[in-house]
Amino acid sequence: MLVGLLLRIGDLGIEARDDSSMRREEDQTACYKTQVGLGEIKNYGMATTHRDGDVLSISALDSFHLNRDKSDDVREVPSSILRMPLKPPGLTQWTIILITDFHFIWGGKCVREGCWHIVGSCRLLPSDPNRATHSGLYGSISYVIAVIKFRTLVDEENSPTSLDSEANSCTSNGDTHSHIWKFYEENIPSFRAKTCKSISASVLLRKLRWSTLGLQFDWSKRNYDVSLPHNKIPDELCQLAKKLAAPAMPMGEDFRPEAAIVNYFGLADSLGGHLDDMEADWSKPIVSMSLGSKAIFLLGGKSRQDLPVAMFLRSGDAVLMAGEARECFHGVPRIFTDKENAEIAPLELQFSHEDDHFFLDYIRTSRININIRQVF
Ligand SMILES: O=C(O)CCC(=O)C(=O)O
Ligand SMILES: [Fe+2]
Repeated sequence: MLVGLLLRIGDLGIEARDDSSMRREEDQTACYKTQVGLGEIKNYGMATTHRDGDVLSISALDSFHLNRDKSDDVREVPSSILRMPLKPPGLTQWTIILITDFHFIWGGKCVREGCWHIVGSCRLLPSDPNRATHSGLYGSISYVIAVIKFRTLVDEENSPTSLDSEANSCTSNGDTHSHIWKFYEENIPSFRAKTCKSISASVLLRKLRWSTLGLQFDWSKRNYDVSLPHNKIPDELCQLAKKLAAPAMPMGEDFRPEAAIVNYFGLADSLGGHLDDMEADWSKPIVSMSLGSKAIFLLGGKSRQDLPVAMFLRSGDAVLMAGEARECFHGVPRIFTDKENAEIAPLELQFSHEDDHFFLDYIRTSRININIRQVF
């Protein structure tokens, strides 16, 4: 279910409480803690319960992932998981693990590409005509990032003083707002600081919660509105999505990336269990890519009562929900934004250039998910 997706992020409390297996697992994984010791990750606390049968419970998360790149070692992997060293065409370093029609694609070695997509997700993807959280209020985020050296954004409309030439202006015409925002160096003249509403670029970026690419999704009507102005999804993203989707395409035809939603998760954000049911053709997979901080992903069944499977998603990992899995509830109850567990060290090495520090600071406590869909 697409509608309310963003409300669900960081705002699970607004949903009516239910007692389904999905909800119980969400509550458990939200409390999941890890402890590093003896070269191994152990879990403890509320989420250590083993379950009957071969459902991968939260307690199996670590062993599943510790062994995931040794394709011959299946000792600790529950039998519901079929480990396959399968490589999508053109992607030499990726391993796929299948749970029926659910593909887990390990992206551990794709650090450079990951950084590239993080920068794009912050700078390019939320820009006009793509709709994003910011569109109505502040205008295109690309402007914010482009002038990042001017650290503070000031709402000139509310300022009694006239515009001055030192600042860069940014006009935004949303449906209900018309603002002129201007960027200033860190030290705004004190007379202005008292009278203007101001916001720093990093705070502004933190307010970015979603953006939509390609065909634009109308949250109020719960459908894709083909009449809204839109660009094609950027080519690099399209090509990657096609490669990732290839193993799940019925009859080997091409996946057509027509729409995508980018979700930006900050501290304590989560995404409640849901179905993505707004696309006309469910026979096509959803390609979902994780960037930044580690998260727990829950894959449930076709009913909320089915026990979900839990797994970690780290930066660069992707999942493919195809066939039966396309109809399964799923969610992200937990992201890890603390230094020990976010597991973004490879990104830190890659983001070493001074110009990258802004993005590094952001991604240290954030996760970005890009999910790409064929709508028709
Ligand atoms: O963040 C994720 O990994 C999943 C996102 C998702 O399921 C969605 O946006 O529909
Ligand atoms: Fe989803």
